[in-house]
Amino acid sequence: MFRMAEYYAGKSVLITGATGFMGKVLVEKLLRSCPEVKALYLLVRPKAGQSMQQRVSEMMTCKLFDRVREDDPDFHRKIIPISSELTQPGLAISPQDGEKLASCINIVFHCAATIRFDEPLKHALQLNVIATQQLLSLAKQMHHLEAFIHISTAYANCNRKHIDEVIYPPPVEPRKLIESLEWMDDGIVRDITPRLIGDRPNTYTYTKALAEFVVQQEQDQLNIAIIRPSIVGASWQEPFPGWIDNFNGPSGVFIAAGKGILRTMRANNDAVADLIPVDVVINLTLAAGWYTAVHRPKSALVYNCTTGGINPFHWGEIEHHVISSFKRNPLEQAFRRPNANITSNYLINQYWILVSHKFPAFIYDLFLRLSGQKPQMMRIFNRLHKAIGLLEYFSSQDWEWNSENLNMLMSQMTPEDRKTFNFDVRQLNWPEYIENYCIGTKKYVLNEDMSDIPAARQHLRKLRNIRYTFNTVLVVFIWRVFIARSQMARNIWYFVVSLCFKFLSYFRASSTLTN
Ligand SMILES: CCCCC/C=C\C/C=C\CCCCCCCC(=O)SCCNC(=O)CCNC(=O)[C@H](O)C(C)(C)COP(=O)(O)OP(=O)(O)OC[C@H]1O[C@@H](n2cnc3c(N)ncnc32)[C@H](O)[C@@H]1OP(=O)(O)O
Ligand SMILES: NC(=O)C1=CN([C@@H]2O[C@H](COP(=O)(O)OP(=O)(O)OC[C@H]3O[C@@H](n4cnc5c(N)ncnc54)[C@H](OP(=O)(O)O)[C@@H]3O)[C@@H](O)[C@H]2O)C=CC1
Repeated sequence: MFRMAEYYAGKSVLITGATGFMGKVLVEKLLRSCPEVKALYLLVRPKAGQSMQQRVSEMMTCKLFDRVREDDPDFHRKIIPISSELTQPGLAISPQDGEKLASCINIVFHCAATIRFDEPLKHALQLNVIATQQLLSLAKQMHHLEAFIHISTAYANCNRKHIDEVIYPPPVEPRKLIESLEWMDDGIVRDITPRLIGDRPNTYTYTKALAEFVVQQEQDQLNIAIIRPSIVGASWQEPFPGWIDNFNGPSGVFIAAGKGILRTMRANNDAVADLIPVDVVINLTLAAGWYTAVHRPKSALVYNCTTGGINPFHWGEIEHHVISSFKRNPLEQAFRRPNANITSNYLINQYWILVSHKFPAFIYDLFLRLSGQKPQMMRIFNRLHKAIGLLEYFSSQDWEWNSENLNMLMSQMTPEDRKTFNFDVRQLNWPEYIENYCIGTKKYVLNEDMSDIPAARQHLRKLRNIRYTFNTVLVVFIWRVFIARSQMARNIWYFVVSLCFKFLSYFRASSTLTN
């Protein structure tokens, strides 16, 4: 059977979204596991005062590329940045670059997208749908194109409970929507967005569904595959466990819990947490690229890239492992000791928000004000509430994804390829993965040093002592204010104490008898 690395040898690959979370892992894996790949053309825009060249050079200095750098210190010679702003006509690619791409590209991986849940519809449509259309047009001009791989999301059809590996009819004909929105000002679009997105939770999932349809339209002219990852998390194994570089999806929630800020969130303890490690998604993506190019399926194949149906893990379990992991490996300068409760009950959640979020934030801000500093905690909590409010939809319910195409793909690979491009999540040990994920957020997102862990533990002990002191003062205060002043409260108090005493005596007596 054909080996994947051999297939990629001598190939020129075009990647969009290479500066993003998944794009970077894709670039790294291609360079490391397919060392004979000819060139990687990256569509990159200048941003935040940096030219696209500077951005790519900086990206290659990232720790993620350490293993590649070890194998081949000169690896950057294979990376060719192409200036492109995907929201512009023609993707703002110069005619010379366009010609170069048309003459040499063999495989396209389209990762770029806006993944914000609160993106205005016009912008989400521009980037996720119109840019995809434009990229497909460019792909059709490529003389040696063998495969076009589009990264979608498993939640593109989250208005369904069971999701097969098919492209469902779009909620609206994309062309009609694009034409209608063209003449509307932003205010009108904002007003009608909830009606348009209907039973989807945000513009992201809505526009990703439209993009799948747009891609499908070209299946007669191009060899296409669509990858649908669920909630992409830190790497499982490659290039090293726990690599993550952003706050998206659950990562921000984990960090907020580790810092002791997030204490409550609406989620269903028993719902499947469909997390998928980023290296698994990338291995599947590369395998799909190889299979699409070599086997040329008659129509676009969709690969649901999920864990729930294969190796399920639940939000309640995630919560337990995240909290215990952050107790073992604390984050620096935690606000409180990590301890979070997830509940599907709206009222209970509101109660805990008041008691465990707003009250401590108020006290802390008061302390800051009194010591002449700027209050900040309430602002942080307001941002956190906005973010978790947008995530709750995904953590409160279950979906079932079919993964027949994924299994078929695995069966087509050689045993060596299955090892090198591993996407078999049956082998994933969740507690170990979550531990590495939490350590990864500490090391790579927050840039904290592991050698500071003893000091961070000491800080947690200090926080625990503050809590004990606070609770003791509170009990004494309640005693003084209520119990000492009311006969009825005193009677209840004596009754409760004598009941506890009786229980204790009973247990002591029965344990003496059994001994
Ligand atoms: C211990 C208990 C654990 C229990 C676990 C229970 C539940 C798990 C929770 C979630 C799981 C559901 C995940 C669903 C994912 C669906 C899968 C997808 O298809 S994909 C893509 C996922 N997309 C996202 O995750 C994007 C979401 N983010 C946004 O839409 C926006 O960032 C925003 C949340 C609306 C915030 O927008 P705002 O303009 O206010 O801020 P910025 O984006 O500019 O960011 C400001 C600042 O905050 C950091 N940030 C971003 N997101 C988060 C977050 N979720 N939590 C904490 N902090 C976050 C961001 O990096 C910026 O930082 P800085 O200023 O330093 O750059
Ligand atoms: N992260 C997740 O949990 C999941 C992601 N996905 C899908 O995976 C893909 C990659 O996601 P992820 O890596 O997490 O996303 P990121 O937000 O990390 O990366 C997005 C990429 O798109 C690029 N991009 C955005 N706007 C433009 C533009 N106007 N012109 C040029 N490039 C642009 C960004 O470039 P720049 O650096 O210049 O901003 C960046 O490289 C997306 O298609 C997403 O829908 C699917 C399921 C889950």
